[in-house]
Amino acid sequence: MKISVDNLKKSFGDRCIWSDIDLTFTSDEIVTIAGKSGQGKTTFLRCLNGLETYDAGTVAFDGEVMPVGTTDAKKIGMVFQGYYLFPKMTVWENILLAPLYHGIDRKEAEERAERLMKELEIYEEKDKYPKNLSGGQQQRVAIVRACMLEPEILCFDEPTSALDSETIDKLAQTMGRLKEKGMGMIVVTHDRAFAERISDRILHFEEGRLREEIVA
Ligand SMILES: Nc1ncnc2c1ncn2[C@@H]1O[C@H](COP(=O)(O)OP(=O)(O)OP(=O)(O)O)[C@@H](O)[C@H]1O
Repeated sequence: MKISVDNLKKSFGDRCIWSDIDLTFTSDEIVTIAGKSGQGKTTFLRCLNGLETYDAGTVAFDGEVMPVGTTDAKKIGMVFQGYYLFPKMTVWENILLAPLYHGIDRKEAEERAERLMKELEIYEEKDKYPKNLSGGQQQRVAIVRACMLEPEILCFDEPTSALDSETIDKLAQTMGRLKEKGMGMIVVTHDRAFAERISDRILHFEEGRLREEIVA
């Protein structure tokens, strides 16, 4: 799977956030995006996921140009910085909501949920409510939930910001396993050490442009 971004431009009102963004992402790599606060990194992920409109340019999934503000949940997914778990649903209900909504057979969805939750060591928490989980556990639930539709590329917004170093280590291992299974990732992060550890490529937003650095 390939995401091609061509000449993308985004403004809020009169203010141009970034422009002339040209690049591709593939499902066999982990790409991190760095850059100072307010450079438009989150906005960029939201544009790729159909959650935000843009002013010019195109986003294509495997050559198919996506209408602005739309997405394909089988191709791309997102783990949000605040996780956004539904507070009145158990972990299990949070995880099954999207696949059932998308018409996946319940038995198949439950099997997939169990497998992913065991892999991320969160299965024992399945009947708890999000507020009774630690930050790292909530994040793993959010990752499982985002993986349930098996997107080919998963985006993460600041995944390490609320985690201690041991949990960051586990997250890096999880990402490595997801990559081995053929999932690509686009990761916005301020954490340079984490970026260097997980990335095939590092991109920087700087003054409205996105430039690339090659990881040795
Ligand atoms: N809905 C919106 N309406 C108006 N301005 C917005 C909106 N969303 C974001 N912005 C502005 O766009 C700019 C980029 O925001 P964004 O959150 O994408 O940056 P970021 O690089 O992810 O920042 P951070 O690292 O602090 O999370 C900021 O100046 C922000 O205030």
